[in-house]
Amino acid sequence: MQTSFRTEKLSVFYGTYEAVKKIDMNFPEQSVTALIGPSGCGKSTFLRSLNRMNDEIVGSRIEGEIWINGKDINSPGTDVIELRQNIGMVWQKPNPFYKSIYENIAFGPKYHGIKNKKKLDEIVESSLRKAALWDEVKDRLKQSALSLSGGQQQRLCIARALSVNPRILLLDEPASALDPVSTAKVEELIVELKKDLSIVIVTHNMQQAARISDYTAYFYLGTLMEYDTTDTIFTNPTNPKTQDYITGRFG
Ligand SMILES: Nc1ncnc2c1ncn2[C@@H]1O[C@H](COP(=O)(O)OP(=O)(O)OP(=O)(O)O)[C@@H](O)[C@H]1O
Repeated sequence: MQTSFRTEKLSVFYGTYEAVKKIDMNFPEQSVTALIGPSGCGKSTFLRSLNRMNDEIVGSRIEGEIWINGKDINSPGTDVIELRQNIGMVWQKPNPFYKSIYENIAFGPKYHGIKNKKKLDEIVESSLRKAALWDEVKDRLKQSALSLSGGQQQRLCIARALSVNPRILLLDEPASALDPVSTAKVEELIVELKKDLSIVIVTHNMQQAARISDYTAYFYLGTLMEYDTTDTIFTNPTNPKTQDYITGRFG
C-alpha cells in the first residue's frame, strides 16, 4: 500500500487542552479512510489540522508532524494556499460562495492564475462532471449557487474543491445535512473519486463508514484507539472498546 501522507505523534491543543493526542496515521492513496468515534473525541480537530485549517482558530496549537511529499506541512516556509490546493476540504454544511454556479468553480483556478476563458470553461465542466452535477446544472451555470438544493450545493462544494486538482480530499460529515437520496449520491461520488484521490472522511454514520471506506480509524477521547481495514474494524476489531462503539453499546 502506497502512502499518500501521514501524521507522526500529532497533537492538537486548544489552549492547554489536548484535544488530539499523539496520533500516528498513514493515509494510503486511492482509498477512503473513515474517522469515527463519539462526539467530542477529536475527529474534526484532527481532520482540520491536516490542511492547517486549525491555524484559523485562535489558541489552537500543534505538536508533531504531518508529512506529505517528504515535507512537514507545518515547517516554516510552507505555502498554505498551495497546501490547501493540494489538500481540499468540504464541510458538513454546504457553503457555496454567493456567486454563480460557474464562478464557484472558476474561482480557485482563477486565483491560481488561469485567465483563459476556454480553459476555465473546461475546468468548470470537468469538475462538475467529476462531482456528478454537470447534467443537472449545465443549462443554468449563470444562476446563483444558492438556487441549488442542499444536496446539489454539497456536490458543488466538492466540485469546487476538485477544480484545483487536489491529491487529498478531507470531508467533515459531508452528507449529514442531506436527505437519503442526496446522501447516496455523495457516497457514490466519494467511491468514484477515490480512483484519483486519497479521501479522509469524518462520519457519525456507521453504515456509511462500512459502505464507502477502505480503512477505519476509531477515535476516543483524543486518542486513536484502533486503525485497520474497514472489514476488520467492523467484523473483528482487536479492541473491545471499538467493538462496543461499532455495535452501539457505547457512544
Ligand atoms: N475552537 C475550539 N476551541 C476550544 N475547544 C475546542 C474547539 N473546537 C473543539 N474543541 C474541543 O476539542 C474536543 C474535540 O472536538 P472535535 O470537534 O474535534 O470533536 P469531534 O469528534 O469532531 O466531535 P463531533 O463528532 O461532535 O463533531 C472537544 O472537547 C471540543 O469541545
